[in-house]
Amino acid sequence: MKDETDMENVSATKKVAAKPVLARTTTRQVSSNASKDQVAEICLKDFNAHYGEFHAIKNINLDIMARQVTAFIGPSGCGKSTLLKWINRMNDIVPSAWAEGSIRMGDLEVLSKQTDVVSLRRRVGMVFQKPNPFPKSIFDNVAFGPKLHFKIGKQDLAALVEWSLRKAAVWDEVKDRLHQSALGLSGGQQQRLCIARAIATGPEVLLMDEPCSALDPASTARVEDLVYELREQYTIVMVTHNMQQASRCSDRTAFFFEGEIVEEGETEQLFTRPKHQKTEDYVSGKFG
Ligand SMILES: Nc1ncnc2c1ncn2[C@@H]1O[C@H](COP(=O)(O)OP(=O)(O)OP(=O)(O)O)[C@@H](O)[C@H]1O
Repeated sequence: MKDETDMENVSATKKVAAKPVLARTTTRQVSSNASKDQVAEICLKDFNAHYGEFHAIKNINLDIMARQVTAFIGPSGCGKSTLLKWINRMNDIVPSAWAEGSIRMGDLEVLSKQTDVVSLRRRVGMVFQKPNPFPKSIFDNVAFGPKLHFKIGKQDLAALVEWSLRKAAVWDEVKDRLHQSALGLSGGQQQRLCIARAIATGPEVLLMDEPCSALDPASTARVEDLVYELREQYTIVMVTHNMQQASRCSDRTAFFFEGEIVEEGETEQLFTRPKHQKTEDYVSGKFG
């Protein structure tokens, strides 16, 4: 993946097409919770989320560090996906969902009514549990976002599609069938295609909701390796039920229980020296 051709494509693509795509539009903020050289990409303050009268997320204060993988772990129904879906306002489509508090990305208040949700979702991409390619060709799946968001010429678009597919470690498997349906790919290939689609618009953040839960062990290992590599360039938040996966691929972990964050910190510390009994019980498999 990191061969010379790839690097050439990256820089060529950045120069011609993706430069405006990859440009950051906000400043990052120095974290108050983590060590001083770490920078927060997203800051949640007194964040609460509800479905009608049900209080699903309670008083979250959390800094999500730039260019790190943060894992959200916790038992079923504790609010991990709900929080993820508020970060790119996916919950806007749920009529009963409402939220209070603040989610800031640099200068942008994600929850503000003035926030342009389409441009927010370009900056905060999402990869779902079940691979969900569009019923279009492999090429068109990746080209869809850039065509929607940017004025981009044919050649630059082709370079960007190739760059994204290489970055998502699926290029070699699809380069000879770019114009065939994405639905003909295996589950693992479809998931890497969905990651390529998400990165093609130059996001700063990738949200991943159990991205490996529908994949076999070999595809899971490939996606995990990919997540680990992508963090050099993207801020990644990943919901997972798999403790080994959280400890393998994340830098930081937040443990949720009944809508609250019990503990958040460096993954190694949280798994080996948790501060709370509840965290210890969960990571050691006593409940879940
Ligand atoms: N659309 C919805 N309408 C009403 N309640 C919802 C909705 N979506 C989720 N909930 C409730 O909010 C709570 C948190 O759900 P959420 O899906 O965020 O949990 P989770 O930790 O991601 O669970 P899992 O690990 O099983 O995916 C649960 O009690 C769930 O039933």
